[in-house]
Amino acid sequence: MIAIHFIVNPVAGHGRSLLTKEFLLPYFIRSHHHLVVKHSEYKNHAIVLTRESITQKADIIVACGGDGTINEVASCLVGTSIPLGIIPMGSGNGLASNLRIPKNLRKALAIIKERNVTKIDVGKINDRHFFSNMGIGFDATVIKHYESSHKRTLLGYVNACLTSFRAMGKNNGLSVNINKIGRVDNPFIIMVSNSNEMGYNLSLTPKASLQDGLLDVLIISKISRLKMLWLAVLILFRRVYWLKEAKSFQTKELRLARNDTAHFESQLDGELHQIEKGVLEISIKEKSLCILVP
Ligand SMILES: Nc1ncnc2c1ncn2[C@@H]1O[C@H](COP(=O)(O)OP(=O)(O)OP(=O)(O)O)[C@@H](O)[C@H]1O
Repeated sequence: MIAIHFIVNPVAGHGRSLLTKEFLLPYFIRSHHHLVVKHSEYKNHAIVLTRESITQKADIIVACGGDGTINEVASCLVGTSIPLGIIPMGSGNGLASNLRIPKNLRKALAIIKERNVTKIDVGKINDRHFFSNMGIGFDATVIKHYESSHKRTLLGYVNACLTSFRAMGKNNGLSVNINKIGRVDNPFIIMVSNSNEMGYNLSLTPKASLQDGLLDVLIISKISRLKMLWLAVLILFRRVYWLKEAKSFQTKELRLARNDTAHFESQLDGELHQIEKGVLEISIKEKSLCILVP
């Protein structure tokens, strides 16, 4: 008997993801599969539910939601042999898109039943994990507006970009020391990616790979509003590196330290996080998450 635990975020992807056990049962074989379905009730609840499923000896734990839900579930599975399954039910679905896991429920469930496991790299930032990307600067500001708009749709994302664009002053007050690079004042964005997908098919780091043991870093120094518009065009065509102010490289670790006493505000897999420190120690844990893929 294979115990498959589904951790469902009922509000992901504007609330389309109300999967129940009754709904899922016909897709499985009763004599082979034992299904447990749990629904998260608040932010970070999926972490509690996943830890519980680990102690309940789940053979597979499936995150049903978007990148935020995957982050919560997968963070508990790093370094274990329990494979993560994904049912993409979020708005952006960046990681699922990179892994070619379809949004079609029947096809996504077929991948779980096939049990084809691969291992992917995991990004670490201080004591947290990220699977797709993390960033500070403009993208964290976008996520802040996106979350506060309560419209987790592509239109909501575009609106959040426009609001952030209008709010972006000439000086964002951020001065960061980056190992290997030195001091960067008022960066427009610093993004560290494990995956080449941010969601909605957009990418700032199109060459990133989940299995190369490296993090792809993009640093864009201060740019004018006109350049921001040009950047938006380049993002659509996945040609960010054409921007003169964009510096990109690959690394196994990165250290960002603020030159003041403030905390970092960062986005991690599309969710806003206040990092309680002025230092970000970022690294990669190679092939440390088992995941079910087509
Ligand atoms: N019952 C709940 N009520 C409110 N928030 C919840 C609940 N369950 C989970 N959450 C939170 O919802 C947030 C969004 O989840 P998720 O990222 O999976 O969906 P999404 O934003 O629609 O998808 P994507 O990140 O792919 O765009 C997460 O921060 C998660 O912790």
